[in-house]
Amino acid sequence: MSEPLLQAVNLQCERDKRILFRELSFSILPGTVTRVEGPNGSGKTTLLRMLAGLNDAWTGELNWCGSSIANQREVFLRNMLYLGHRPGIKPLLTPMENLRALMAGRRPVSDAVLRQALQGTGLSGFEDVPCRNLSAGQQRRVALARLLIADEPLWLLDEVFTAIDADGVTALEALLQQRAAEGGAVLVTTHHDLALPGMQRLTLGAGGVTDER
Ligand SMILES: Nc1ncnc2c1ncn2[C@@H]1O[C@H](COP(=O)(O)OP(=O)(O)OP(=O)(O)O)[C@@H](O)[C@H]1O
Repeated sequence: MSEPLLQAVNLQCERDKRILFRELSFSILPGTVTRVEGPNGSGKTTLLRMLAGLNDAWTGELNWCGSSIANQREVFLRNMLYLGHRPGIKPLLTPMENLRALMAGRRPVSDAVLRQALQGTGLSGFEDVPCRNLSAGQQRRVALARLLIADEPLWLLDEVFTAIDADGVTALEALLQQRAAEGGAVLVTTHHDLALPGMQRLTLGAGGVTDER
């Protein structure tokens, strides 16, 4: 059995004196898609932000490839891609400029590859239009184009199906499965009815956490 990419041990998170979850432990293996689920306010976004290093209000242990993330933050950040529940793109910039900015500090990518990624998310002809002139779904697709050029083994995706049409949902589901087949790992939150073959579920709830694997 392969070693977990990410391991969480006894995570606890409190917000406004309310415990969102406690004693949350799970392992994320390569080649898996895990849906983080639970009702509104159960802490799905909070958990993903914690894993992405964007929230420090928690206790417990997080390990990357068997060693504490605290001792190898840069390594972890290089190997993880986080897409938040907002598209996170700049409205005054074009899709090309946004995608270039999203790749900044990662690895050099040619404009041809960026254009191909945008075309791959259905944005042919919109590559050089300011994003403020795009629809909500098109703006989301700009952020999703980042996935088409991602080489990070761990993807943390928060509500990325929002505003995406049926064809886009099918394409995104296929992309997640392909990523897992290539040995990557995906944690995804969604209110969309996602049920991929072999998908794991990590369920947060008012009464605590149920790991259904
Ligand atoms: N910035 C914040 N400051 C204080 N508390 C917050 C903040 N953001 C969220 N919370 C609290 O944390 C709880 C969990 O929020 P979170 O966004 O993680 O839930 P969620 O499961 O992703 O919900 P949803 O399904 O509605 O997206 C909320 O009930 C809210 O009260």
